[in-house]
Amino acid sequence: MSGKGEPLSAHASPRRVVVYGLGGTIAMTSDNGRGVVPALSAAQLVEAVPGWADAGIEVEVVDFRRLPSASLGFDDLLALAAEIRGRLARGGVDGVVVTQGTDTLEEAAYLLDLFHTAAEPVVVTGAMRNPALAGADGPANLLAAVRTAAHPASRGRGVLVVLADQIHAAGRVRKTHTSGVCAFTSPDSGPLGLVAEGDPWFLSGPTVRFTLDPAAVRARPRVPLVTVALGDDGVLLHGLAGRADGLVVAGAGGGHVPRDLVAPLGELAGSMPVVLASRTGAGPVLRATYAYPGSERDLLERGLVGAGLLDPLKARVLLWALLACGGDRDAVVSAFGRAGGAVHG
Ligand SMILES: NC(=O)C[C@H](N)C(=O)O
Repeated sequence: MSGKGEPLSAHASPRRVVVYGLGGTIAMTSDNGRGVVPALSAAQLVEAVPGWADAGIEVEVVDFRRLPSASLGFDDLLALAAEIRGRLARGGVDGVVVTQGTDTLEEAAYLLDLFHTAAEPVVVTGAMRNPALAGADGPANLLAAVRTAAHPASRGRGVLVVLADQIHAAGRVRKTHTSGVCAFTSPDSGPLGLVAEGDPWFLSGPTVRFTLDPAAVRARPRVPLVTVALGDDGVLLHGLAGRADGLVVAGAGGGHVPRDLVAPLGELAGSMPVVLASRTGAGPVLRATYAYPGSERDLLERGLVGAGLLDPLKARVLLWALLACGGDRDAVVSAFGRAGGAVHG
């Protein structure tokens, strides 16, 4: 049974996986002793991995971008999503791997997930240690990602994130450490599974996902993310009306803001969708516990939309995608009701 770590060798081979390289630490080399920059091609990353011979997988490579992930943009990722759709439609591919920088991997993977409707898995990976360091994790992560993408048990699960032999859902994973090799965690759900002896072992069935029609994308909205802080006077909110198409607020605790921010946020919510998330790092935005000015209840009554379990970065990606597809406030409310609470059914 394919969900229980069944060896890939038990399935018809060779399997075929396409690897798209976007850059990041996994592809970095030294720049004259001044630190590392993304310079390696996707083909070089694949060549550096020991163990292909045992994997029984044919790998096709596409050098898509060579950027640090903080410099990737929505257009890069929409272009990648279109390229992946086109390649899968041509057939003969069992799965796709994307290698990229880890800094924005949690956002990129979720954006790809929102527009990925095919059954073939897309597995996003990267590295925390560059190839020149002792114990570089890139080759192991790439091999685990390719083997996960090739495996039939990964079908129908949307976009997965594989690092440090853990498999995460794109809608739940976060980068929670600046430097450690176990930097990726899914604080609310835990990982979906793990990779052992080269094969994926899933701990649960396919997750319930929220997807959008990529053909509907017609705009490039501007969606800032504002994190509130102690003593915040709301200076970042001034002048946003007319300059932004939507806003995500990362509130304190269960979704709370200083009382001085209540009026400006309520006003903004009258002219654009304003989504309320939590800056804590785990747990849902509350809905009904507190009633003071600036509480979640107060803000939701003033028209803000709760992000549910989506963290601020993912809430921003979802809001961006909805507005890019021409969604109105009702579409935003409905989508956050589903995506914010239903990734795991
Ligand atoms: N580990 C990494 O990949 C970090 C790198 N700065 C990037 O995101 O491109």
